[in-house]
Amino acid sequence: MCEKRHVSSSPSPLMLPSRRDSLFPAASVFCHPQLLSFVQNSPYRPFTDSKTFVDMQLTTHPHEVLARFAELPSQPTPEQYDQFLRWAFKQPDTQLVQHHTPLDYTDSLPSFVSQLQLPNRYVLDEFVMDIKKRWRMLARSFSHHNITEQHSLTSTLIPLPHPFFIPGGRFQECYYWDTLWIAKGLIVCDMLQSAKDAIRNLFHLVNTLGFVPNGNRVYYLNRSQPPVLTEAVLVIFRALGSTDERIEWLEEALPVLERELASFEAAHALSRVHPETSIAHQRLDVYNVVTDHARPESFKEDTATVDEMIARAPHLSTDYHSQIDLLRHLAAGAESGWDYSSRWFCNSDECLAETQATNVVPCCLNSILYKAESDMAAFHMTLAEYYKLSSQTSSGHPVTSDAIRMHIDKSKLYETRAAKRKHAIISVLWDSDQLFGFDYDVKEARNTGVLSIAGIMPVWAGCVDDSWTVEHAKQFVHKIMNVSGLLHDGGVACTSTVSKEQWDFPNCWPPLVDFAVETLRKLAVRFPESDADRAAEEIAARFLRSAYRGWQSENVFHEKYDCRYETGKRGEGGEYRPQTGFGWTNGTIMWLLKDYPHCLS
Ligand SMILES: OC[C@H]1O[C@H](O[C@H]2O[C@H](CO)[C@@H](O)[C@H](O)[C@H]2O)[C@H](O)[C@@H](O)[C@@H]1O
Repeated sequence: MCEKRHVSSSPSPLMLPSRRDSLFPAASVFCHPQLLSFVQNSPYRPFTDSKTFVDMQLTTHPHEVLARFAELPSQPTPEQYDQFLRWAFKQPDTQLVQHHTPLDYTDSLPSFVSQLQLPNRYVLDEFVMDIKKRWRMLARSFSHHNITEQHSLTSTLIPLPHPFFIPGGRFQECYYWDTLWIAKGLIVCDMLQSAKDAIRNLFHLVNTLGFVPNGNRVYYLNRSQPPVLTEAVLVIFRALGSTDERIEWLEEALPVLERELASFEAAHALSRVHPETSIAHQRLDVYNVVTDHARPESFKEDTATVDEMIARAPHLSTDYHSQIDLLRHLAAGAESGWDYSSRWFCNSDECLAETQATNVVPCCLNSILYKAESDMAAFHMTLAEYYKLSSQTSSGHPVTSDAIRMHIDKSKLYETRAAKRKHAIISVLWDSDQLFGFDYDVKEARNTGVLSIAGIMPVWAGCVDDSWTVEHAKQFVHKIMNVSGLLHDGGVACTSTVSKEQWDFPNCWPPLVDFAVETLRKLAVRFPESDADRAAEEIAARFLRSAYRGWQSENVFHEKYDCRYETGKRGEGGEYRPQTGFGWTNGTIMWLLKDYPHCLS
């Protein structure tokens, strides 16, 4: 399957394999397609989960491992296979990344709870305290005196300068978009310093690599994840107490955000990825990964998906172009964070082998980017206004009038970019009759028709509702609550499509619950008579009660839930076993409880 053959590349990969391997030499083994195929597609199948292998460590220099691998027969005996694995690989070194107790962690109740007057408050106290304690289980730090050259030669982990939080379960590294909800939860637990540091790790990745990878593993270096760094900066900005602290934060963050948005755009702009499409002139982005290989952490799974494509269409068995195309779409689906979903299947069968993620213009991605561009315009203007008044930076350095002008110009530039994207979202992704957003299939030149909670995100971003009246707002609320089929006893489903994938019905994902609640809360501020406030509370309450009951009965938090039950039943589906922990679940629960504490009393 997938013999190497030249396939023309899409523009600007986030990182070329050659650069990856020179920065992190262990990648030359753990991302080596033939070696991965040898290990993962072997009849001896030692790893139930493909990710287990790529999270191991080398026992010796990558060159030696590759040299020994080159000497092995392609059909080794079980002994040869076993010997090679034992000689070259070992369990990850526990000295490199250690459990960590965050310095701002205390055993006291978060302040928002201690101020509450509620009947049965002990219920809330116990729940909240248990979640807060779990940050200690999810916090990790690199032991810096152990980060030697040896580690980049043997481990797939990318070192981070600050303590970080893992999602949990099989996810023992930091993830890009998970970090937003983890930071929100930390803020509510009065752990703002930890939240800032978690986000500073993402800054570090931008400063050293040029972008935020999917996670801090070398095998994630060819892709990013939903670009929520600007949103994360905004969340911290709002949590900071004084103007000076806020300005200092923006001064630190803005150059990083500029760089991240520019590199994201270079690799994902529709005009570059699909210059031939009739909507290429629109300011829109797609998830896009330049790769010729299966994902190392899901090698077996991607290989099986290509085999399934061939089984369904045997003439593709020698069509390496189509095989590589599918691998790229699968990687792009992983980049979307919605790995996987009928959103990426376009109108074909509900089957992973039909994934066309890069051919779909996502409603959520473009809403996130619109909001990032608008927030960047506001951030630059905030700095310009501050400098006009104070004539100095937060640390007392004089600011010239040229510097102030530069911030005003940048603010205008981002405003213009946001306005163009807004126009594109309204014309391509927004259905004004249905008052709902849809993804767009560039090949079929029409919307995909897949109804998902991502369809509300243009309203979350504030780019389609300028001219709304209260009637529009009411209709939108009615659509979500009564018509979409997305709201169930345990919260909102990600899509209304039933498939074998985890980002489909009936799964309810914590970050999407937060997006839904925040969208409705924003609408309620503009249209208090629209019932949006009550709807936001209803969605939050259903999710919170379900997660609470799940915790009561199993003492765990799941990565995702089954929206059909109010009992905290875990969600299923997808390519790995359901996981517990779980960073963004804990973060979302805390964030929502701050506004809806009475839901559990
Ligand atoms: O190993 C398979 C995939 O696992 C990750 O995706 C899922 O977990 C992430 C961490 O919680 C989450 O950010 C993502 O939305 C989930 O679908 C990983 O991000 C994928 O890239 C990876 O292929």
